[in-house]
Amino acid sequence: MTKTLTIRRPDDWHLHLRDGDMLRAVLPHTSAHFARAIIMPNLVPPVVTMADASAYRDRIVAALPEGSGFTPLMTLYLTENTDPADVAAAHAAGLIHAVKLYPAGATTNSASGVSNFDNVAQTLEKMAEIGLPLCTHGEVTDADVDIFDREAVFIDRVLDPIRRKHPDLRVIMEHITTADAVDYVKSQPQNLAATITTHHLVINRNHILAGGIKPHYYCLPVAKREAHRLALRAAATSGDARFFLGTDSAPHTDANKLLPCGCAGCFTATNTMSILAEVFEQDGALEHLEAFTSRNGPTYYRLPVNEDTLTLTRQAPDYPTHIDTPDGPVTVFDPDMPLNWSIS
Ligand SMILES: NC(=O)N[C@@H](CC(=O)O)C(=O)O
Ligand SMILES: [Zn+2]
Ligand SMILES: [Zn+2]
Repeated sequence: MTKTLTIRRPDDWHLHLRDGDMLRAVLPHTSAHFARAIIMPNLVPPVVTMADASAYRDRIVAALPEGSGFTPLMTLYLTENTDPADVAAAHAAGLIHAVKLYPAGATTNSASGVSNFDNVAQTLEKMAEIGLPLCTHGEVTDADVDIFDREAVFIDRVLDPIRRKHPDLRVIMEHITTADAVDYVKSQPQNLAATITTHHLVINRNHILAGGIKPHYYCLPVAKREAHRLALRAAATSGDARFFLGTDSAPHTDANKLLPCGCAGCFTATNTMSILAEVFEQDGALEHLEAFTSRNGPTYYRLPVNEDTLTLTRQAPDYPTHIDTPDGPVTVFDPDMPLNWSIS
């Protein structure tokens, strides 16, 4: 008999859906497997106000496949002009579930992000008061800091000072890539959690740079050396409630990836659950897959877990190498290993 695994339906706590044609092309890949997702606000222009988030949510819902029960969980993009009262109103209305901090210039569409962290102190104070989480893209942007060190330096220079200034602020370090981040999360007894992507559990920096440059493995924060990947794997597969899935599935067309200055981001929405089952099985931790994908996230976000389930079957999955969009093909993340779990 074919082996199966049934878990509570997963959620994705960090997802890029973009807008327009791209939104319509990628959304069904997430809504097929996931009940909810935290929707990243880095559109052009970004989602900065309650009105922006409400309009974006309506566009996402309108793009859902017929009969889908998927719920987008909206976020606001923090700028130095963010109005704390608007954030509080969007939270009170049940519209937003987090605010996203992008250091200006750190990643895709982060130009409107924060340069002077003192200028967002009032918003952070309000968020601490109302219990609204802050999601961080945790990298400094200083030209003199090596790109492989930018996450660790962010913890020391930016994140830890913010958390000392606002001890009640609930923070989620997004898409962590280092043992330093794992250790920092573990060292903090409260108000701190982290998301881990599918791809950072699978690739290290050799995948990007050894044997020819592979733009489809380039994302931010950039994958680090093997010891860091192993630390992420240990954290994700441990069942520790402070670590949960945020795929950071970030579609860019091949034309925009395969350039002299190509975009950062891996598109993993299509095969994430198959890859994660493989990873957890390899590490002898299939019993913790549900915690990582379906329980730890809602617990930290103070939302109910999904009652619905997802069943995985132990047989090789069939997934496309790329998806077609009106803007051009988007390559699906290649885990560079055979996969043995498909979604029933
Ligand atoms: N992760 C990425 O490499 N890219 C993301 C932005 C982000 O999450 O930093 C994107 O929007 O394309
Ligand atoms: Zn990011
Ligand atoms: Zn992202």
